[in-house]
Amino acid sequence: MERSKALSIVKGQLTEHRYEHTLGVMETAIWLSKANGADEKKAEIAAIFHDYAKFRPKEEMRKIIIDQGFKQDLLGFNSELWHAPVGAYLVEKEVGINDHEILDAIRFHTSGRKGMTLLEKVIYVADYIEPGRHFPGVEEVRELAKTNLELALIKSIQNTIVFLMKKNQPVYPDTFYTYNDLVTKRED
Ligand SMILES: Nc1ncnc2c1ncn2[C@@H]1O[C@H](COP(=O)(O)OP(=O)(O)O)[C@@H](O)[C@H]1O
Ligand SMILES: [Fe+2]
Repeated sequence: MERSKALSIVKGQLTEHRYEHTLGVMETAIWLSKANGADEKKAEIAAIFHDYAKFRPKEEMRKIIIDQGFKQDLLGFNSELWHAPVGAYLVEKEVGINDHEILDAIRFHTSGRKGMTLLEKVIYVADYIEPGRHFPGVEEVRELAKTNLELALIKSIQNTIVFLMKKNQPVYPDTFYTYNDLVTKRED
């Protein structure tokens, strides 16, 4: 799909602020793809649609998770996690995108998962560091991403877990599995 068409579709789903964020994720995902040998076109489309379901009503998302048999444990955690798998589902159903690599990059952009693909890593990190993001620790991850996508991903996942824990918030366990998988595979 052409970038302009994809952007016009997603614009109707998002607030102005979230659309600006999406443009930042798109640009960042393209440069991360170039730097790491990922598929630039898939990264562009996954980035454009990653937050497609962000503003869907909670009850609509809950129903999709139940009816489609997605991981039911999601329902016991922050509903902020739901827009990722629901987005993958709706982007296929409503937009007609059926590339599984793109859909998985959308599906896992919030929680991560054990065994993330290169495209999933690109989208996760791009979402974290796009130029519109301003929070403690983001600059360190931006610096890491210039030379090492894997280390940038580990740091962003650590930050997310620590951020939630500092607020005494529950942490969806797949994010721990993602972290353990990434640090176990490393040799240094
Ligand atoms: N493992 C987790 N458990 C609970 N909440 C999480 C987890 N990982 C991320 N979140 C929360 O989900 C929210 C949405 O994350 P994300 O999709 O990455 O960003 P965005 O707000 O740009 O859509 C964030 O508030 C984040 O803190
Ligand atoms: Fe998101």
